[in-house]
Amino acid sequence: MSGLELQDFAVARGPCDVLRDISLSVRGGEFVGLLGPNGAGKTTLMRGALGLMAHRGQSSLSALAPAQRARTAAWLPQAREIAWPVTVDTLIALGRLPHMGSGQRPGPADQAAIDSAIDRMGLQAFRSRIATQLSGGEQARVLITRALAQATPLLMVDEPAAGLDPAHQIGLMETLAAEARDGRTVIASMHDLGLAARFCTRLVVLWRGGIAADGPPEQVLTPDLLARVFHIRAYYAQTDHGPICQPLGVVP
Ligand SMILES: Nc1ncnc2c1ncn2[C@@H]1O[C@H](COP(=O)(O)OP(=O)(O)OP(=O)(O)O)[C@@H](O)[C@H]1O
Repeated sequence: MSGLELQDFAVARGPCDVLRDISLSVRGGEFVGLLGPNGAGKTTLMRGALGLMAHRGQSSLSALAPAQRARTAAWLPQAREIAWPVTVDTLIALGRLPHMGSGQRPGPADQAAIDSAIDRMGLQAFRSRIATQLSGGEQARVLITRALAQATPLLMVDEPAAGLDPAHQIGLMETLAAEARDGRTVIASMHDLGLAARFCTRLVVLWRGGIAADGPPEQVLTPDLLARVFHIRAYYAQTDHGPICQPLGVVP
């Protein structure tokens, strides 16, 4: 299974449903940008779908046994927490645990996945560094690399570009887009509409507990949706560099 199927999916937080009646089908090869204002339920959708939070309705992922789920989906949480002062290499190798037997050390296939992820994220020079001594953006890149090393058919990342400098944001989006082109499913919650428009193949906008729009960027990021959901007006154009979406101002 490389995609994600949600059917009549709903999640309550406290006394209220944050999400309700969500039906969503995402296939291998898609790079989905999950958009929505603060509090729209992006994290809730991903955590619920993964089975990290109680939900109603069906999620193809949460229905899996935990060991199989860990081999199916890698997850980058919004909070970039590194608890132990281990080396970057050691931390990234933890991404291979779902593929290894108990007490087993990484084999050649695991090492190849680790090396490939480190190359793709440009972390070669950091391999021996203590992860907790890195900057916030560097730690974020290490945790993304751990998720890539997990080499799962589905990658779910919560605001992956947050805290990265412009070059690393673009590099990360190119890496995620390449993962999708290789047939994997990538779902990324995002606030940067410019990056989402340029790199995602599909945008899903959450608003008021449901899906306000779902489709290719040019069909989703309309002036009406941007004003109604995000309370902004933006410049949007198709260019030789791909679509450009630049927020310009706030509308009431
Ligand atoms: N423990 C909780 N108890 C009650 N409500 C909660 C709890 N955690 C989150 N919420 C509420 O659930 C809603 C959805 O939160 P969620 O984190 O999924 O939003 P989000 O779209 O990811 O937002 P952001 O863009 O700010 O990260 C918010 O209104 C939030 O206040």
